[in-house]
Amino acid sequence: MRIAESLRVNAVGHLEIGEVDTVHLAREYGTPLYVLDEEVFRANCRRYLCSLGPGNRAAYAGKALLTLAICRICQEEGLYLDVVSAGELYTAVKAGFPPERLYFHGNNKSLQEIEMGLELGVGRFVVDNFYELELLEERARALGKKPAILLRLTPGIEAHTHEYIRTGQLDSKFGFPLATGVAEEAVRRALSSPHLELVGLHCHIGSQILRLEPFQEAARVMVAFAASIRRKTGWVMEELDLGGGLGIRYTAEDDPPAIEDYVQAILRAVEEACQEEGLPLPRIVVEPGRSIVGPAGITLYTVGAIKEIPGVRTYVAVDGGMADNPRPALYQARYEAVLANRMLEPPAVEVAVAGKCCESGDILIPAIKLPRPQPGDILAVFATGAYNYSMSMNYNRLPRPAMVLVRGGEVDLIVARETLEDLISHDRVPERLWK
Ligand SMILES: Cc1ncc(COP(=O)(O)O)c(C=O)c1O
Ligand SMILES: N[C@@H](CCCC[NH3+])C(=O)O
Repeated sequence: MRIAESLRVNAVGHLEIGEVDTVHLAREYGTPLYVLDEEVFRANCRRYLCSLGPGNRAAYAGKALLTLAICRICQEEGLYLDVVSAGELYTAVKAGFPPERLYFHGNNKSLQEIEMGLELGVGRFVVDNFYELELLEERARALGKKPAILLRLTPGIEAHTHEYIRTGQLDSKFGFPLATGVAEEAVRRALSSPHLELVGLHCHIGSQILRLEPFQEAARVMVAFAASIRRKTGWVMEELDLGGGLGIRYTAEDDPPAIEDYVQAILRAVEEACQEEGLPLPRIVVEPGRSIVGPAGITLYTVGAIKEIPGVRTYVAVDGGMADNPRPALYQARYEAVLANRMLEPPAVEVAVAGKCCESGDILIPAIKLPRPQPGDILAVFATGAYNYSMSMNYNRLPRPAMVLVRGGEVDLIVARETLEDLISHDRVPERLWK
């Protein structure tokens, strides 16, 4: 039985991903365990590249999930990479990712990060504010470099998504606002610098967006702005980076546009707007994170304590929770799950899946129908590839889970499970406290 792109149920009623039995994975690698389907990840990269066509670019947004192995796959697939910190930059470079294919983001890059980017020769600095513009210009001058930059603008688009992951509206910590004339001032400042090369403009309106209109609207607003700048200064936008944000299906109710439809929609919107404005067509860049890696991942947990409160609710606790997936606690994000070892049994009870952190809000799934869970069952939560491992934490001193990559029946460990020793490895005890 096939239940999704890469998920199947095998003859013994176990969930398989990438032709690997998840119950065997749980036994061999322990739980919680992040499992990533390499074929799904690669297929999504290719869908972007094929629909964008030659000349345009897809820069995978590393904040969704970045490890050395992920960088290697992105490079093999011909993607660019969007990084937002020294840590992500370091990961990419350590994986051998070509620095000239990096887009360096961040709304408060430190001096050290700016120097690191300049010294490594990142392909693009995506400059977020005047403070950064000045810092970058000064360091570029001092180091004798002339970095290529994009300016991140906030186009004033209200995307229909959770307010914590909305970024395109005027009231945002990111970018130069278009509405107030600040964006034009930023362009003028960048153009007047002999140490910076202004290549283009960037915007990112938010994440987990399930409709095409906000993206098309953003494209139109950006092109109109570029056209007005051209009329005033003669500068021609060579590159237009429209960020990421395409949503994915977390539950049966989500109905995201296909990658191909999303790309076509923005290409067409840019083309039409450029034609109207008499502007040459820029190179288009997109920065998808979630829509590449989200659907490729699942998380396996082991069921432990079960608490039935008659007439109220049954809590089924698993051996992970908000420490490995903070999204439900942060954004009321919803997920679907199955008992991976009992796939042939029909749902029998409605339960709440609770995590093991000392927080009442540590509920992974508030209500889900499952076969009556037993301690030792393996719970598989779907669509956890994006913003799970990358946002995981050590609250309650829980070690971060391991991650495996599966493909055609093969399994590779790509992130080792943290150990208890890892947890104390950065602690230091002043001599006097041992006495
Ligand atoms: C600048 C920028 N680019 C790309 C992304 C990736 O977004 P998503 O994972 O929704 O595609 C983000 C995160 O929302 C972002 O802030
Ligand atoms: N972390 C968010 C997405 C934010 C993207 C960063 N701009 C999420 O899990 O949905």
